[in-house]
Amino acid sequence: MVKAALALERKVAIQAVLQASKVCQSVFKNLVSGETITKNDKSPVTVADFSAQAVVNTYLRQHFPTDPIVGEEDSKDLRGETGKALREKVHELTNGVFSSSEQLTEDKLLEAIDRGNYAGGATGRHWALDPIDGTKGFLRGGQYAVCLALIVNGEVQLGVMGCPNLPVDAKQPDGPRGSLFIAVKGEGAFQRSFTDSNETPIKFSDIKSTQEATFCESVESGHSSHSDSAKIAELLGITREPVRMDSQAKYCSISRGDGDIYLRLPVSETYVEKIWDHASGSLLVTEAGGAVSDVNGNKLDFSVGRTLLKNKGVIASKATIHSEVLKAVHEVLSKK
Ligand SMILES: Nc1ncnc2c1ncn2[C@@H]1O[C@H](COP(=O)(O)O)[C@@H](OP(=O)(O)O)[C@H]1O
Ligand SMILES: [Mg+2]
Ligand SMILES: [Mg+2]
Ligand SMILES: [Mg+2]
Repeated sequence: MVKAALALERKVAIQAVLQASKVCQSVFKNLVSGETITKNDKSPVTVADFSAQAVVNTYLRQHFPTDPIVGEEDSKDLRGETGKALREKVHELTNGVFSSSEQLTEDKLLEAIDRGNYAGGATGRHWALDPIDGTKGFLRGGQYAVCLALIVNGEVQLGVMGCPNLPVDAKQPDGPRGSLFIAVKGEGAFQRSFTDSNETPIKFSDIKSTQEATFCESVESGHSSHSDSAKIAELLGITREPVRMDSQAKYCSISRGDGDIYLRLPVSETYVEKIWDHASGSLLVTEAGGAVSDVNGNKLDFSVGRTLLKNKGVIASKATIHSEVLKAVHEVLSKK
């Protein structure tokens, strides 16, 4: 039998994402004011973002001590007197996950979070971590995802995403929640629930034309233009209402056939997408029979650092309709 690629990495990533997801779930139940702060770019960050990053980074260090990590958060706001209250809360939450022999001191906690400070790049391997993607979704009780990817020589090789609020079966929206998605390059895309380790292969829906398609897009119109997507829908003959949700749960949804097309249409000239917002999701899509590019049809380039500096926006869809979707995107965006 051929040995599965990255078997240990896959196992550790699943364990890390599941534990971090559980921290997020317990924080949500008990979230009180003062546990959310606003970053310089006005985006929110909560005690759960910091704890989830500390948990994942600690698991990664235990198993792959020399692997660098590109993580969204850093410990700046947890340091000193001003960070004391937040730091103590994050410390308590993080240690709640670990056994008595694994307990972190406050210094080790800050160090664990800051292991996410790697600059990224084109050579060797590194992890990309978004401890909570869709922090706004998390705060509003909507969709969010713990997203972890392994990038080797600039190519995403493994992606694991935990979506605590995503129904295990989209046809039963009130049924059990907590869906975990896993993709290894060349080995397909899989889903399992948080509680049962059996994995089911997933793939895009079998729509034959764009008219049958459903869009999946950000809730935040400041992250992706809703008005441009409506024009693109019209060109493609799409009549179904777009499904809006926060986070990379969008990549997960289309990969299992709940929707068909994820558009991220730039709103600002200056915003540059971050690798942790797309690494795991884009691999899941390609492994499930989809295609991913930026709005100009270029491959997402994960080899240029912490951001997708060479790309603009994201278009993900079933592979068979991708060129048609791109054509409509081009038609709408070129008129602007
Ligand atoms: N102007 C902008 N355009 C596109 N994405 C943006 C943005 N400002 C912030 N984001 C990113 O959008 C992510 C959420 O995406 P979505 O809208 O699909 O839920 C945020 O991730 P975090 O929540 O991890 O900070 C953040 O990185
Ligand atoms: Mg953020
Ligand atoms: Mg994010
Ligand atoms: Mg985040």
